Amino acid sequence: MAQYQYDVGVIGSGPAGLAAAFAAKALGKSVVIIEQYLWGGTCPNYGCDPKKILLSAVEGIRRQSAMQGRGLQGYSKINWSDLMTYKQGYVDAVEPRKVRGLDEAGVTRLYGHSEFINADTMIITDTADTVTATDWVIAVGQRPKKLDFPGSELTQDSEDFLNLPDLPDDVTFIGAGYVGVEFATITNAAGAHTRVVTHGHSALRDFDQTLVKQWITETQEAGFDWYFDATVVKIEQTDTKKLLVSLDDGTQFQTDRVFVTAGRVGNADKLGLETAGITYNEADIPVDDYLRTSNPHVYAIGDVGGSPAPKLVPTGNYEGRYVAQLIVQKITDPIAFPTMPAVVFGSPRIAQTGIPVAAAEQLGYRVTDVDMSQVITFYRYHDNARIRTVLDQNGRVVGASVIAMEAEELINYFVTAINDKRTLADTQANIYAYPSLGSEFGAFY
Ligand SMILES: Cc1cc2nc3c(=O)[nH]c(=O)nc-3n(C[C@H](O)[C@H](O)[C@H](O)COP(=O)(O)OP(=O)(O)OC[C@H]3O[C@@H](n4cnc5c(N)ncnc54)[C@H](O)[C@@H]3O)c2cc1C
Ligand SMILES: NC(=O)c1ccc[n+]([C@@H]2O[C@H](COP(=O)([O-])OP(=O)(O)OC[C@H]3O[C@@H](n4cnc5c(N)ncnc54)[C@H](O)[C@@H]3O)[C@@H](O)[C@H]2O)c1
Repeated sequence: MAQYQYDVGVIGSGPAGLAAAFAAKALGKSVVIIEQYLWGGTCPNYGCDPKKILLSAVEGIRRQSAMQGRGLQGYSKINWSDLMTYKQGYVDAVEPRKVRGLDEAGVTRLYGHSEFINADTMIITDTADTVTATDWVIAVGQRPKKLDFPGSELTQDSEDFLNLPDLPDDVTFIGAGYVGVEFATITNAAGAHTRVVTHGHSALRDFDQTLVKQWITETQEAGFDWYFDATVVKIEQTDTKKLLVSLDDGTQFQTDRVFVTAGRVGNADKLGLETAGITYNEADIPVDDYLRTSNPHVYAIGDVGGSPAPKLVPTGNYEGRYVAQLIVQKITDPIAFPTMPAVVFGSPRIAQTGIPVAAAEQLGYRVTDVDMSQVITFYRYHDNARIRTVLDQNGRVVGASVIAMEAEELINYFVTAINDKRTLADTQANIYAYPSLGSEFGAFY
């Protein structure tokens, strides 16, 4: 039963916790970081990165099919088992790399589930070691939401999906947010019959619905089966090892696997926060403009932090660095977020940043809507790209929505334009390589 004392204690080693720990250490503090599962957290182990590897095969298939009859003949097939081995090779290297990085930086690592026993001390429940810190940074992230209905124990979650050993013939996702549509994109391209059951009559509710509509049409053409305005109310195992799924509207179908992709809940409920005088809710821990919880020496950042920023990796990185600088009093201002991009890695992708198109009219802003499909960079892959840009009264770019195969790259040009307060004409201040996404961005209006 050891007792430790540090300047800064960080709970959770995902992108947010690591950013805070490295930054606080570099700024001269003694730092301890506690992790209960995989070093590196969700993103590199069972989130963004493994998903993006699976999507690499999808990109290959997508480009091939776009070129059929346009000079390319014949299709490749995704070999699921090889793809999973490739993905696992990346994931297996994550933990040793994170551990080495922390050790080299001189950040103390402790392993195990931790909970507050008073306002400034945590206990690691497995070892009963206690850790006291002057300032605590909570970065424990979120976990997949579970649904409760008869047979819900037969469902699986996003981590199960990213470790799926074999590709089933028929797969169902409950929920059409980021996770559901990205995973459905993967199973569809890999050759599984793919179904998505979701509340509401559309998908990706926070994205530009004009582009989402175009995207849904493309997925229907690719073979997705959509069940809108619906939810699953029962799942039964059949004699043939299939799952019989019943929806609330009476529809029934048989499938091999059902994944719940219906959102995420915060890990704040397992931290003994009541003991430390910290309030929380199902999603996250409310914070003020300095990312302080209701206990001023305890900060909450990343997915479990209640700041208004989207729950994405760049947010955790940014908030982690901010909190470290605040703790050493290198900065004293409240946090201010630059414009942030959000990308759904479907096929094609949808991305957006800044003021959403839906809010433009109310604010008196102008929206340009440009079909880019005939422009060389998009035409060559038969990519039905479209860019919708929001301009303020001075003609400055304040928002953009994009659908394109490489939307995640294209949107970054808009991020820069917005942060630099540029008008569309100002975008020609830079000369980009031609032909490329950059040159199309600089010339599209
Ligand atoms: C399938 C999927 C795909 C995603 N794709 C993207 C993407 O493409 N781009 C993007 O920007 N974001 C993506 N995200 C979101 C991204 O993964 C998160 O925003 C990010 O990981 C949040 O970082 P974090 O540090 O706040 O939390 P996490 O990465 O979740 O890390 C929290 C850590 O805290 C640990 N922990 C929890 N409780 C305790 C405790 N009591 N004691 C000790 N340790 C504890 C956990 O084990 C975990 O390691 C994706 C998420 C998922 C699920
Ligand atoms: N590309 C990325 O950046 C990326 C990728 C994956 C995840 N993420 C992060 O993970 C978070 C969680 O993503 P998510 O897709 O799990 O959640 P989400 O909140 O984005 O979407 C949940 C979906 O499930 C539906 N739903 C909820 N309950 C349902 C029910 N009982 N029956 C049917 N449908 C139901 C909702 O209507 C919605 O469509 C995101 O908000 C984001 O922060 C980001």
